[in-house]
Amino acid sequence: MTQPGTIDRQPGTPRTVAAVLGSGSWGTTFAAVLADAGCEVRLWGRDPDVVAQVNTERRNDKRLPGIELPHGIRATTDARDALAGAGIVVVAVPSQSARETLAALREHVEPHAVAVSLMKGVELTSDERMSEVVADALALPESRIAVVSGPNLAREIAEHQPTATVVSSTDPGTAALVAAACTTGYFRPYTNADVIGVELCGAVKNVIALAVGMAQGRGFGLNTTATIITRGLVEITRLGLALGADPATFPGLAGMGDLVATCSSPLSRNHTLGKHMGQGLSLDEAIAATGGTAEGVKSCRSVLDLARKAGVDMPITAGVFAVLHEGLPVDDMARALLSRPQKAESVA
Ligand SMILES: NC(=O)C1=CN([C@@H]2O[C@H](COP(=O)(O)OP(=O)(O)OC[C@H]3O[C@@H](n4cnc5c(N)ncnc54)[C@H](O)[C@@H]3O)[C@@H](O)[C@H]2O)C=CC1
Ligand SMILES: O=C(CO)COP(=O)(O)O
Repeated sequence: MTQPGTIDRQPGTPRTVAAVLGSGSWGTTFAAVLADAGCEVRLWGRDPDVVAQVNTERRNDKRLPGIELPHGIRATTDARDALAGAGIVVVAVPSQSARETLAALREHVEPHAVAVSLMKGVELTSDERMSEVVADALALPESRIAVVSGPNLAREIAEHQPTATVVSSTDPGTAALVAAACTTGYFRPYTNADVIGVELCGAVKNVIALAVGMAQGRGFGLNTTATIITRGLVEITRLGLALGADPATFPGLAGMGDLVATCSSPLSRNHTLGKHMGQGLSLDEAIAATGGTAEGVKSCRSVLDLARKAGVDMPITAGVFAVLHEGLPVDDMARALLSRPQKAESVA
């Protein structure tokens, strides 16, 4: 009998073999989605205790306490073992460690494989989006790379709460293949071809969620939250359009959708970390109190770099950077944002 949320396969249909690199909260959850969608899944992680628990108890209590994982996931610390025969290679490590991680695994990736980035960041050393880093590190053409991004808080998906996402690739065949591999009764991927827009939305919404968290931690209410979300979307759109994104992406799942989820949820690490800062913790204290990967802490610097190079104004992102890395008090950030010269409300 099929478990709730899983997809029935036709008898005799060969299973897609997928390797997921990174056994954190999203890597483990996406491995579960792929398994529920009928794939044979290998989950590669660095932590032998996590790997052992996935294999013996079908749980990852470190990142997803209380969640029972489906059958069909085999975890391993051996990258060669994880990647052998895998037609889909999913990358779910922190953005700033992706290049180094992939360089070490590259020789084991099958020549026909498609790579999928789940990461929402921009590399500090190069200002590259993660699909660009994956393409460089694995020496793959962009036609064999997809990204998955949307309002996708891992724990809610691990609980099979109904969720949609975007699978984006410049190659429609690659997007369709990845979407088919991760379609379940609770997870619905849409496809698009705007990799630039989808990735920028995913990276910058983390910075905006930090700003919302700071405001809420300081005690400001929903007017402030809605103001930051709305003007945050303007910043994301401005940067995206300057870098060649499709305007249709920003009001979609990867844009507005993810912004709303991340800025609203206590499950978001970026939102939570921002809240700790707003309550007066230092950056180091806030990182320790949050746990997990809050990509916006580092990516705000590379996003600002991209904006400067493109001649785009991103005042909220600049404020978040100043609070996190230059010691600006949250009240001073609010004052600086509100005292900017008056202007018409538009994206320009
Ligand atoms: N958790 C979520 O709800 C979502 C996360 N994402 C993105 O997915 C990516 C991964 O995030 P999570 O799984 O949530 O992070 P996490 O913090 O739960 O786990 C990160 C994983 O990467 C491993 N790792 C850490 N440093 C490493 C290194 N130097 N080399 C190799 N592996 C390393 C850790 O051992 C851990 O298994 C991030 O870019 C995040 O923005 C995207 C959508 C949802
Ligand atoms: O990207 C996410 C939801 O779509 C998860 O956000 P955090 O990385 O802030 O937890």
